[in-house]
Amino acid sequence: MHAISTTRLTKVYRYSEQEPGMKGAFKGLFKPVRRERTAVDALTLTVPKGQVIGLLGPNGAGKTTTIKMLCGLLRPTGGELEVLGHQPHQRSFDFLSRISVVFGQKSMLWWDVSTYDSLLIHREMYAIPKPVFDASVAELTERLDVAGLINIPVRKLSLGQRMRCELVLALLHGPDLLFADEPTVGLDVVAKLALRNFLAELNRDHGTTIVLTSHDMSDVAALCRRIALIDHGVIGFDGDLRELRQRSGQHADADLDQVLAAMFQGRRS
Ligand SMILES: Nc1ncnc2c1ncn2[C@@H]1O[C@H](COP(=O)(O)OP(=O)(O)OP(=O)(O)O)[C@@H](O)[C@H]1O
Repeated sequence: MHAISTTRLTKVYRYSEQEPGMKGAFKGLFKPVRRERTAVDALTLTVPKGQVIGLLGPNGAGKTTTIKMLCGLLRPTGGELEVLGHQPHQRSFDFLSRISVVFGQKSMLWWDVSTYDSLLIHREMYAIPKPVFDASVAELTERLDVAGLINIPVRKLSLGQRMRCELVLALLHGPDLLFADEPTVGLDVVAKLALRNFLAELNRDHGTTIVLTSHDMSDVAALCRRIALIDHGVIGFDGDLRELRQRSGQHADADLDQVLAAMFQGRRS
């Protein structure tokens, strides 16, 4: 059974551009210049349940747009899409209670209150029974080593502490599928390793399917047996790290960043 299945999934953003300055802003009100950008271009991908897949690509490649469509935050412009048997953009309760998303660059926690307060709101949103909630909080805070942090206002936490709290929130309702969009961005080596180990354990112990995007090749190498390279909204490679090295033409012990750079240079030339 597939966790994710897409056929020719496409997203075209439509937006208006305006000239600089007050004159441009005024003109833009009456005569907006319409533009289109194809962020995801006929992307076909299947991900079996329980797999950890890494989506890699340069800035602007279409990774976040893909993830936003897969989790129902954006409606596709074209193509077919099924995630855990659902159409994500319908955002049914069953679908939302089986997925979760963590963004390294955005916080899902309420800034001025403690993590625990955000967890209580989540408990209501997902209708989690009190004993299940208590057990989940106990397990996740222990595994992520944040038991001493969840009663502190989120704005007072360091980035690494906050990311671990973000994961407690994201996993509170026991999702089958986790989208992690650059979860280690800005973290130091120790925090990065702890987060990576946690995600590996989550997949091993709970069979959680994980879709990871990262610019950090060491994250991807440590966690993902399968790597899909996206550029200009198109998958240019889908395979494992060994195949990726071979395809890049780099020698077997080449630095992972060199491997990736070689792949993208090849696509752009
Ligand atoms: N709301 C939007 N309106 C118009 N264009 C957009 C919008 N969001 C993204 N884009 C464009 O779509 C393309 C893909 O963006 P996306 O954020 O999916 O890339 P990404 O691979 O996640 O990049 P990064 O690694 O820099 O986060 C880019 O060219 C971007 O400028």
